[in-house]
Amino acid sequence: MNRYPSRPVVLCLSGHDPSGGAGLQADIEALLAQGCHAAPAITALTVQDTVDVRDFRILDRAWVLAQADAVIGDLPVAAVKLGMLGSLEMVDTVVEIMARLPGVPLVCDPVLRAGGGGALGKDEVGYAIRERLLPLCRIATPNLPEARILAELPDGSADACAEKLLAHCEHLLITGGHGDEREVHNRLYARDGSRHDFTCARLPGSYHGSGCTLASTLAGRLALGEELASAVNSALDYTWRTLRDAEQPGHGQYVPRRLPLDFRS
Ligand SMILES: Nc1ncnc2c1ncn2[C@@H]1O[C@H](COP(=O)(O)OP(=O)(O)O)[C@@H](O)[C@H]1O
Ligand SMILES: Cc1ncc(COP(=O)(O)O)c(N)n1
Repeated sequence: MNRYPSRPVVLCLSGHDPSGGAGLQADIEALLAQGCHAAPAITALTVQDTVDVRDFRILDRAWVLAQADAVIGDLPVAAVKLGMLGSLEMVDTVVEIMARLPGVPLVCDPVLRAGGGGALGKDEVGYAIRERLLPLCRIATPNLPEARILAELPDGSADACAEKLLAHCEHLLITGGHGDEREVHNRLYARDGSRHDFTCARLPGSYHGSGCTLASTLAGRLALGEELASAVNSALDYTWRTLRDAEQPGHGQYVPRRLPLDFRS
């Protein structure tokens, strides 16, 4: 029998989106496309479609710990990706989980809103992520509106938000999907003062699951051993292609088409 070598495992602690555009399904699809194995542990259930969020329920701490322990006890976790956490208790639960994974790179997408604007967590969850999780992260990937909430600078520029948030984390990618300029500006900041700007053409329309696709691809690239700035570049490039080829399966936002790059024409 032909046995394949195991792919790097990425533990995903994210919410479930039944429309399949964002959340854990985005993580699974994006990681599969990178040649990684997703271990999806559910933090929250949501009721949402491609238009917006109607409701959500955060899982009990014990259930999330039990899921993470089952994965950690069995599989060699090479990176962790955080999506929707939804509550202060879930932030503490993730801190507890990360204590069991010393040295494993953590990518945090501080999810507070869905693409349609509906809340997926209160601002206090963002402040708790800033205080307790950003210090544990290899990189956090807020969009500019999320960075403004985390930095408590409602009208702050990306640079001003980064200056404040780099007191809490080592690397920060402030994404620019929410602007209205012709180009999307994604800015990678490091605490050592280095900075990379990644600019891409803005595609028409709005997308459900773009941030999830980006953060999980980035976690996968780190799990594969890619160096950080290169991993960010690869993740942005992959995400852009999934948006370029996006589908509109419902009545709302476009959903990224997360195929492996080899399968494209
Ligand atoms: N309209 C767009 N055109 C091109 N790229 C986009 C567009 N919207 C999002 N992206 C890409 O997807 C990434 C994540 O999207 P963004 O909207 O910033 O985050 P989120 O989905 O978390 O709100 C961006 O960094 C950007 O590279
Ligand atoms: C369960 C869940 N997690 C995250 C998002 C954010 O999605 P986006 O990638 O569009 O910011 C979402 N809509 N639902």
